[in-house]
Amino acid sequence: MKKFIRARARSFRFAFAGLKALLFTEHNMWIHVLATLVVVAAGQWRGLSTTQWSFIALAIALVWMAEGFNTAIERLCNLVSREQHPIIKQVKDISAAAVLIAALAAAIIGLLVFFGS
Ligand SMILES: Nc1ncnc2c1ncn2[C@@H]1O[C@H](COP(=O)(O)OP(=O)(O)OP(=O)(O)O)[C@@H](O)[C@H]1O
Repeated sequence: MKKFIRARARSFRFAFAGLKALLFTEHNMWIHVLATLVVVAAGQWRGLSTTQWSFIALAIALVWMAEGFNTAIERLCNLVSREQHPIIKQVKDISAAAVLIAALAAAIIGLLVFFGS
């Protein structure tokens, strides 16, 4: 049991190291952090319901997750090949498209929560 808990604690440490790397080395993340702070402040000010907060939390997590996967894929691509390659271009562009889709969905959720009926 002790070994199990130590192994889980190690996994958490690695995950937090990844989060730190994402926040401190990926400039796009700073935009997401700023957007998150603005939305959370606006949500406090508007007094959102539990359901509305749940949608906002999911929207924020969706964008942060997409940016995390995108960054990981980009870095793996850079490791695989520093040369220009059409497949690397496709992989990076599709990965960036995933972030765009998440950001658009989050924007729609934000509009519905803050300006919907
Ligand atoms: N090795 C590569 N081969 C082909 N196309 C690439 C390669 N690296 C990046 N691209 C493409 O160049 C364009 C600019 O990409 P981006 O701004 O991400 O450049 P980058 O050099 O990967 O930047 P980063 O500093 O974020 O790694 C994108 O369309 C991307 O798909």
